[in-house]
Amino acid sequence: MSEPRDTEDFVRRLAAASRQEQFLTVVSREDAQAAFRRAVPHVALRPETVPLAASLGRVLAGDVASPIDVPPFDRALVDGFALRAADTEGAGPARARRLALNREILACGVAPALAIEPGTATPIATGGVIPRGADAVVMVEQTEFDEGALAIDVAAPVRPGQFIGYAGADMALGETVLRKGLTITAREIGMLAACGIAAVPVVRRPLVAILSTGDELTAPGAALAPGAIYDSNGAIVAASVTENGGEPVSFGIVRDDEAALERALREALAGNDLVVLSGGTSKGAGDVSHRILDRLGSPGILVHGVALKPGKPLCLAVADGTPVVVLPGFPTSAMFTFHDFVVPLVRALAGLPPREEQAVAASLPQRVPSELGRTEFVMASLGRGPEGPVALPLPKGSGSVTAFSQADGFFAIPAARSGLEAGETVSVVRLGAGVRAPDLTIVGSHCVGLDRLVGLVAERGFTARTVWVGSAGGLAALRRGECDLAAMHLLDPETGRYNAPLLEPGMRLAPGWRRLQGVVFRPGDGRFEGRGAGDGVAAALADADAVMVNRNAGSGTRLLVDGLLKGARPPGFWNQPRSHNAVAAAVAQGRADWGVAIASVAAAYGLGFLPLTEEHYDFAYAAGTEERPALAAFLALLRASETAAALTELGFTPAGDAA
Ligand SMILES: Nc1nc2c(c(=O)[nH]1)N[C@H]1C(S)=C(S)[C@@H](COP(=O)(O)OP(=O)(O)OC[C@H]3O[C@@H](n4cnc5c(N)ncnc54)[C@H](O)[C@@H]3O)O[C@H]1N2
Ligand code: MOO
Repeated sequence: MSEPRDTEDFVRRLAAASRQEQFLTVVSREDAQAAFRRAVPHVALRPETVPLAASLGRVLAGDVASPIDVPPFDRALVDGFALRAADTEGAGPARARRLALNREILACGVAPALAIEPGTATPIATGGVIPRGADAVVMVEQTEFDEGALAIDVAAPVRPGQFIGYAGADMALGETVLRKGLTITAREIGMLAACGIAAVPVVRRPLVAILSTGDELTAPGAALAPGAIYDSNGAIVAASVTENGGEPVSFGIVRDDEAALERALREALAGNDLVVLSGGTSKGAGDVSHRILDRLGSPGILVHGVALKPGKPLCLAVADGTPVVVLPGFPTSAMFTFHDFVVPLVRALAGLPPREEQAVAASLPQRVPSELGRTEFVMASLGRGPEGPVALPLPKGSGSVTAFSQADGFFAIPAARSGLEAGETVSVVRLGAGVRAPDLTIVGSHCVGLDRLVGLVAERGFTARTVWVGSAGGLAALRRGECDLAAMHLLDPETGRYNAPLLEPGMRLAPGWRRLQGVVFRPGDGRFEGRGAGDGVAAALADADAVMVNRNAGSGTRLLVDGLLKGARPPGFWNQPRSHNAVAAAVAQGRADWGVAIASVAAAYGLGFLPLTEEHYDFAYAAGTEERPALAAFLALLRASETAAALTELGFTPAGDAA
């Protein structure tokens, strides 16, 4: 922001700009953040006092000074005798000094009545109060007790101050021992208890009302109706609120109904410090949330539309002092904007310092295109390249839940650029503190058999990262040195053999397993039931009502489909999803009548299956890397009988078995 402006005026102008068009008007991310910060004070809420036992995890609202000395008095650090060090001067094995014992025992908690006069000592326990006159303690095992004389002999000189813990040595009266803003852990609770503090001033936790909007949403735990999806935003937003010092107040799922949503919003506004809802903020007919916001209180909508990707439809509003944030419905967009706009506010209200951002410089293995005019944030996983870390952009979009959850971090592409070039260095901001580079990175084609194998590798103590970009993508990543293993099933059209002929110099192949590919159909479909794959497809091609589901060009499965179609383009040909599961789902849901997928997926969806061919799913790696511990463990497991049994159970044929 260039010049200081009147807050209200600024906010009004932005709001007016946002409303200028029929739909959202986009402002820059920086302007949106500035507007939000001006309209909503980012300061800690009022303190409240909680009992010590309830203070765990809370943020201290003020400095704490010790109200007492800890320890509160000079005390003995050993079991022995309190004495005057001067009385032992010159003592030695041949010249023990005799000290008469006072008729008092200074057990813990006993206030001394007798002073130590020269030539005397008093028995004292560890933790006992040092009596007047004493300036040292000698350990019992370094003395000889003369019972008859009620005296001890000390055969070595005692240093003044020896074995005395002085009052206030741990915490002095008035000393600031804990500072404002600190999050109270078990250790701080110990210190507070030692000072005698039973009630602690902490920042009140911001109450964050959370609503998910959408007719398609279903709470986890309930059955999914056709077209419905589970509400993941509600859960992840609530957990993130807790992670950042707030207290989530869940309002659950609200239908796309203006009156119902307005009612829920008014209720949410009533008792909470902040309201976060997700969904219904873009241009759809059911997208009603932003329309209600101007009615709820002043000044209403501040920003609707930010030049940000993901997160363009973000809507920021204030209703009579309470901020309302509408996150885009897409899970990655929702989490990204939540971290960018809401987390700073929740932390500030909770009295927490801004999140510490850890960035890692990494190079880009490939060009990453971007839309000019929007700051684009790309979720990435970090890999090990030949010259240091590489940032692998995750191939999933805003609609994916896993893109945000599995990313190690994200990097930005400035609004003024239409992309970043391969080889450029980006700064990857890490998400989550515990992220570290995995021991093993596997890139390529997905298989549930590999999921099982990775589980076995993890049991051996190695962490693995998997990135599904398809067989050819895996091979390219291996060529660039970005992964340890490329998971692949590529048929070489020239030789008719899988994988091996496609390796490049310096690559080795570890045989994996074979997967049965076949035509999938709904059980009972007379066009397929009881026939061979070729005959079934011929019957389908002869039926103008039969709809197929294809696969993406470049996939191994697509080659099989092409072989079956022999140039035909039946209905459904242009539906070209990228996975076996998508093919099976289309057939199971009746959106298509047939497609090609692997047997294990067909079985999972309860589909009929006409076998076509067995494809080889293998692993390529760079020659010379097989001794790396994680890779060695993987390769050994690949040959283990335990793995073979697990693969067989899943419906695969381990490479060692005869075809
Ligand atoms: N014509 C246009 N369409 C869209 C635009 C646009 O500019 N013009 N923007 C796109 C962008 S960018 C995003 S991001 C999304 C966000 O839209 P909404 O905020 O209105 O979200 P919905 O339409 O309600 O849902 C989008 C998507 O996310 C799923 N969803 C919603 N809530 C949840 C939840 N709580 N948990 C899990 N998933 C959720 C929902 O089912 C949809 O699939 O709009 C684009 N469209
Ligand atoms: O902003 Mo949307 O979040 O680009 O996907």
